[in-house]
Amino acid sequence: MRYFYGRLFAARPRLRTLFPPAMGDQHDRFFNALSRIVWSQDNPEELARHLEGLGRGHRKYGVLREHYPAVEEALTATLRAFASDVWTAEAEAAWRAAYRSAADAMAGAAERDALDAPPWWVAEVVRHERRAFDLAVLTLRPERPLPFTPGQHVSVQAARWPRVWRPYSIANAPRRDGTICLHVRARPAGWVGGALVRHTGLGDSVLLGPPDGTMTLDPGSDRPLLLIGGGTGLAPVKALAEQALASDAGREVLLVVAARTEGGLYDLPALRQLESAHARLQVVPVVSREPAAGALTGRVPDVLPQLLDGSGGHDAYVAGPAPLVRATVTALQRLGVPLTRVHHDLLTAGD
Ligand SMILES: NC(=O)C1=CN([C@@H]2O[C@H](COP(=O)(O)OP(=O)(O)OC[C@H]3O[C@@H](n4cnc5c(N)ncnc54)[C@H](OP(=O)(O)O)[C@@H]3O)[C@@H](O)[C@H]2O)C=CC1
Repeated sequence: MRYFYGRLFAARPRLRTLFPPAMGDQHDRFFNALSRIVWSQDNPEELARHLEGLGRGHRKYGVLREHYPAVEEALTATLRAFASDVWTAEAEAAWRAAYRSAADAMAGAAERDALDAPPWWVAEVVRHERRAFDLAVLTLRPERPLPFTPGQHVSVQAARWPRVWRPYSIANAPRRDGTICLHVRARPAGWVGGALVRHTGLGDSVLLGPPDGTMTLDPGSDRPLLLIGGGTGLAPVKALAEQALASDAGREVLLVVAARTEGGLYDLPALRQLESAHARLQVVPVVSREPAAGALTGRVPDVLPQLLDGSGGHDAYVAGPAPLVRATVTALQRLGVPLTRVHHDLLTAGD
C-alpha cells in the first residue's frame, strides 16, 4: 500500500491533501475495500451495494470522478511491480476493465447522492457521558436530518483531527428529535476515539459521514431475535432492539451483552430500563473474566447453549470484537441456527 500511495502522490501531489497526515489506517481501509471488491466478484448484488456505499462514503473526502484514473494508474503500476511473475497483458486488461467498472459505479453513486444529500453532516454534542476512564456515550444532534436504518454505522471526524474518520455504530433507533447516540472507546493510539472520549464536550461539533452498513433487520421475518453485543458492539444491537420493540410485530427479543468485568457493563442500567418497559425483551449480561451478580460467567459461545432452547429458530445479530463475532457465529451454527439467519458486519464496522 505504501508503494501505491507513493506512486499516486508522486503523479498527483494535490491528492495528498484529501488524506490524513498519518496514513496507517488508510492503508488498512483501502486494502480491505479492495479485498472485498475482489471477493464480491461472484456476487454482483453484494458488489453493487458495497460500491454504492463506498461511492457515497467517498464524498466526505472530496473524491471526484476525475480522480479515479490516477488511482487506476498507480494501482496498476503497483500490481505490475509486486505480481510480476503472474502479470500478463491479459491480466492487466481484465484488471483495468474491473477497476473501471467499479470506479464508474462509485462515481455514479456519489453523483446521485449529491442530488439530495450533503457529503457530511455537522452535529452538535448535546450530551457527553463518561461511563469509564476510556469510554463515553455521546448524544449528537445533526444540523439537518440524518436518515438511517438501525444497525448502520456512520464515520465520525472530531475537530481535533481533521481528515481522520472512524466508523461508529449508531446505538439507537431513529428518534423524533433526530439525535443519535454513539458508544465510543478510546484505544491506545486511537485518534478519533481518544478525541471523542477525552477532548470533546457539550456544544462541540463533529462531522458525520453518510450512514452505511447492511446489518439491519430483515423486514420479512417475524422470528424471535437473538442480539449479541460484546463491549461497544452493544451499540448496533441496542439500536436493533429498540427498532424491534417499537414495532407492533410482537417479536421476542433476547439481548446478550458481554463484557470482561462487571464494571464493563457500561450501559446495563439503560438496558434494564428498556427491559422493564417491554415484556418481550430479556437482557442477559455475560461477564467473561470474573463472577458478577446477576450475570452469567464465561464467554458468549460457552453460555449460548443455556440461552437457546435448541430450536435454532432465531434471527441472530452479532457485533463486537472480531474474535468474539467469529466464535459466536460458529457456536450458533453448531446450535442449529442456519448461517443465512446469522448477521454481522465484520468487514465494515468499527465501533
Ligand atoms: N458492528 C460491529 O461488529 C461492531 C464492532 N465493534 C467492535 O467491537 C469491539 C469492542 O471492543 P471492546 O469494547 O474493547 O470489547 P472487549 O475487548 O471489552 O470485549 C468484549 C467481550 O468480548 C469478549 N471476547 C473477546 N474475544 C472473544 C472470543 N474469541 N470469544 C468469545 N468472547 C470474546 C471479551 O472476553 P475476553 O476478552 O475475556 O475473551 C469480552 O467479554 C471493537 O473492536 C469494535 O471495533 C464495535 C461496534 C460495532
